[in-house]
Amino acid sequence: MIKDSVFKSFDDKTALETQLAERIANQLQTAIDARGKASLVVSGGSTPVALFQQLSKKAIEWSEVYITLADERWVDVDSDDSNEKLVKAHLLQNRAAAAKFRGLKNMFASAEAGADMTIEQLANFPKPFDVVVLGMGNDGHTCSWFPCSLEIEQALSTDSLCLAVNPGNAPHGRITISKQGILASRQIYLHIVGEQKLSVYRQALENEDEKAMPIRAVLAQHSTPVDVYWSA
Ligand SMILES: O=C1O[C@H](COP(=O)(O)O)[C@@H](O)[C@H](O)[C@H]1O
Repeated sequence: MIKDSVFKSFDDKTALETQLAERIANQLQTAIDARGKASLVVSGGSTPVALFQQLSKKAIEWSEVYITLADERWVDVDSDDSNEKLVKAHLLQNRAAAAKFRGLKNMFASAEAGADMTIEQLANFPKPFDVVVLGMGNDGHTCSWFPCSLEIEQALSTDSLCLAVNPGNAPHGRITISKQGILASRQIYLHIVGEQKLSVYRQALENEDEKAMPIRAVLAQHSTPVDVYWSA
């Protein structure tokens, strides 16, 4: 049984987003006050859009915040499937437009070819990451740790910060931060919405096979605090 993560439940998603945006902003500013800069790792997908919009308006020293992605599809950064495009449209706006953003996609033709450069491009990020916001798919993946991919074991065991992943049942090659990279953080949030994701989350608590339910790699560890924010 997993007992360490905190589970916060909200009746509506706007209330969740308001509270989570406030907490993230406070943690980023606290990191800046303590160390002069802060780092934020965010996920793509549909769930975090309104959270990004709220966060972008917070009055913190955004020019000292380094932002990157937990994972990315290896598509052009102006593609509608690009997580970078999503972050630029919804987070790097308002006050947060002053943040230092570095995406995971680069000019190489594939994630396999570009992974080393992505790792180099993140070398100057403040680490441990101050705040990581994860999403979760209905198959139990987080980041791009897809249970259906040949690389799932590597994603959960490599010492490298990033690796290429090819999901069998989702479009596009991906690049993702590894389990070790994500756990090297001061605070992780899992942001999930809806009954189906609640059910997947509960399955992950019960299913001890991390490769079958990769979000468990985050939930069943004791080194990094994880707060789960769920709303109906
Ligand atoms: O493919 C992805 O999916 C997950 C979950 O997305 P959502 O649309 O269900 O919120 C996301 O966390 C991940 O970053 C993204 O690449």
